[in-house]
Amino acid sequence: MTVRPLNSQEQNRNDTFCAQFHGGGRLEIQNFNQPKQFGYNVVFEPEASQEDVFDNSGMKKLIDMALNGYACTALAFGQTGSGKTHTMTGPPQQLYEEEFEGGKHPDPDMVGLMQRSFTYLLQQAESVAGNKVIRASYLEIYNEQVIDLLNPNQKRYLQVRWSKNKGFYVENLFVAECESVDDLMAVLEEGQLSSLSI
Ligand SMILES: Nc1ncnc2c1ncn2[C@@H]1O[C@H](COP(=O)(O)OP(=O)(O)OP(=O)(O)O)[C@@H](O)[C@H]1O
Repeated sequence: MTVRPLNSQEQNRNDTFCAQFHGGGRLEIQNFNQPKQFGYNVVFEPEASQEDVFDNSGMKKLIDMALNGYACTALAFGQTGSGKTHTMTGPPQQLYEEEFEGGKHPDPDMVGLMQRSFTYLLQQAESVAGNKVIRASYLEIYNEQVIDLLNPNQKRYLQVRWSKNKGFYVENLFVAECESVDDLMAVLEEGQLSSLSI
């Protein structure tokens, strides 16, 4: 669980912070003066850095497991504006290596779980014996329709199918073979640009 700081709009209308942190994954919410207690594996307080979240969210363990052959998923879930994108990729300018529109430069401290995972994955893959091939796809599911973000000109929605050998898969999904962090970053940037223009 990550709890983001109050944004400027919330500060301007004098919203008060309703969360209290009791350590050990325990969180208390004041719900109209009725305290409600919640328990999580980890709670990241508003001051937590992107590095804290990467180091303590279990992402490294997931990547280690993926390299050992397990299918792994990282999922961000929360209401609109709660910080899913911030956690996964950081603010938008973190995605582009070149100077961002408006003169902002990427801040390496602000990059999110995805970019940090790329670096960790490549480091770990090098230390694991045997040939490893990294392939990346990027799709969006919106209103139960699948869109290929690496091939957005394909006008049709893609079909989800099942086969005995592959299990569930998305038919005709573009797959990019990646050898470096830069290759993975290019996939992320390409997909993000497509999702903004859809
Ligand atoms: N931990 C954080 N620290 C500072 N700012 C944050 C944090 N989390 C989110 N924000 C800011 O809050 C705003 C909303 O966050 P974000 O866009 O990540 O939400 P979201 O859950 O992806 O929303 P949506 O579902 O609408 O796309 C952004 O301006 C983001 O930079």
